[in-house]
Formats: sequence, structure tokens, C-alpha cells
Amino acid sequence: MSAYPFLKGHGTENDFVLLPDHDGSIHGDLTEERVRALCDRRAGIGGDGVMRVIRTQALAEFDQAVLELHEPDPEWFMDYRNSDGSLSEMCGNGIRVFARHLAESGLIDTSGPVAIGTRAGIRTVTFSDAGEITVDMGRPVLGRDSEVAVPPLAWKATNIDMGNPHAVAFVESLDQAGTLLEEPDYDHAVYPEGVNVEFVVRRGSQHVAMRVHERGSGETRSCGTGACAVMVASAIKDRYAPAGSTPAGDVTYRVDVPGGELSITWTRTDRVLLTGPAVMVAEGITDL
Ligand SMILES: N[C@@H](CCC[C@H](N)C(=O)O)C(=O)O
Repeated sequence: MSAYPFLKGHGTENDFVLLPDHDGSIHGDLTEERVRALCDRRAGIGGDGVMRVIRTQALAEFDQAVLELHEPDPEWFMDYRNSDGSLSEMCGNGIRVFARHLAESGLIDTSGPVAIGTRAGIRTVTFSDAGEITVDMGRPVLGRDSEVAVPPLAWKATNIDMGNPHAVAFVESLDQAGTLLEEPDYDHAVYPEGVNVEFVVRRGSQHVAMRVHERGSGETRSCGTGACAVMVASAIKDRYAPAGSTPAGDVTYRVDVPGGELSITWTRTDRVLLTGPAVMVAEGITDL
């Protein structure tokens, strides 16, 4: 069995195992079963997901094809997998941790914006002097609203795609979501690929708090794409932008998650900018 280097990091306690695989040689070894073993919090390293750090030139055909739809060609690609081994298109906390790792390893120049490839397309990250990282998460796409339920309770859910699917439910109290040990019920016709479900309460003006049940990982302490979906749904509800339109001016919300706090701006040019911390906590060797 080969030995592979790994790193561990988190963004607002949404935690990840990173596998540097610059030339793509471990691709075939990273089975769903191995991802599950790496993410196991008792028998493995533990994490909400695994990110393979690979040069885009070394990507397999499918992911190459995704990136060819987007310009310019980024040097690095975030190959994200949930803790159950399933692939996801995008991870807002993960991409900051991914960028932090590239920066700390001297693999990117952090004096300007850095483009990173994902299955949702290219995302650009910017480093601030204060140590936080801002990700241009692209445009929010609104879909058909539906209902989510934690029986016996059910709520109307706003459908927002941030590169991956989200159902945002405004609740009276975050406790209403219960233990979230089970996946909330959702409309499979609206979300045939599954969905991340966010529960939101208002905390103040342009300030909300959320819990999330992530597709493929269960309840996590934070979700960057989820926080962006929550911000957009809240801004629409607060009439900063009529549904299907953009805000008249840039609008910023604070989004509290169980693992910390994120700041999100929806610009009048329809970009969603996610700002938050990214921390590396460990590194070592694994046989996968
Ligand atoms: N935690 C992430 C999202 C990870 C992927 C998600 N579970 C999915 O399957 O879409 C984030 O910070 O955005």
C-alpha cells in the first residue's frame, strides 16, 4: 500500500482532508469507500469532505470538459468529494481552505486574485491582509420553490443554485430542525441530484443565523455555498432585490453558522462574494 501526504483544514469548522495529487496519480485509488474511511471521525482522519489538489492539466476527461466551458484556464482544480464519497460541484468553505493550502505551500501568488477550477466552473479567490479569503461565488440561480420537512413540521423552501443545489427554509427557531440526524424530506422531482437544506432565522438587520443538512455529509458546522443561498434568499425576502432580479446596490449580510460567522455580499452586478476564515490544522501521511 502506498503512502500519501495529507493535510487537514477547516473554514468555520466545516472541515476537510486535503490530498495533494498534483499529477493525478492517485485518481483511481480514491474510491468512495476510501473517502468514507478518510472522513470517519473515529477510525479515520475525520472530515466533512475530501479535496484532491490537482493541476487542471492532469485532470481526467470529464473535469477537463467542464473547465473548457470556462475561461481562463486555471492552474489548480478542487476535486471535491462529500464524506459519503459522492462528488460535489462546489464547496464555498472548502475552496478557501484549498486556497490557503496553495498559498502556504508557495504554489500561488496571493498578491492578486487567483482562479481555481471546480465542477461548477471557475471561482476566483482574493486574500486580505486581515487573513480572510473572499471567493467570487458567481451568480445565484433561482429555481422552482418547493417544500422541505422535518416531520411533523414542513416549510416552504426557496430554491437557489450556487453551483450546487440548495433549499432554504425560514423557520421560527433553529431548534425546529431537530437533531438533523436524518436527511430532511424534500421534493425529489425538484432536486433529482439531491439537495443541501438550510434552516434560517433572523438575528437583526442584514444578519441571519442558519443550520444546514448537507447532501452527502449530514449536519455540518457550516456550509459556504449554503450561507450564500441563505443570504440571497434573505435579501429577496427583505426586498433588496425582487425575485429574478439583482439588488439596486451592493448588499452585505452577516450569516452566523454553528462554527463561526461569514460575511456575504450580493453585488448589483449579480455576483455573490463570500468572505471568511480558512485554517490549516494538521498534516501527515496516510495509506488512504
Ligand atoms: N460544505 C460545502 C458544500 C459541500 C458540498 C455539498 N455537500 C453538496 O453536495 O453540494 C460548502 O461550504 O459550500
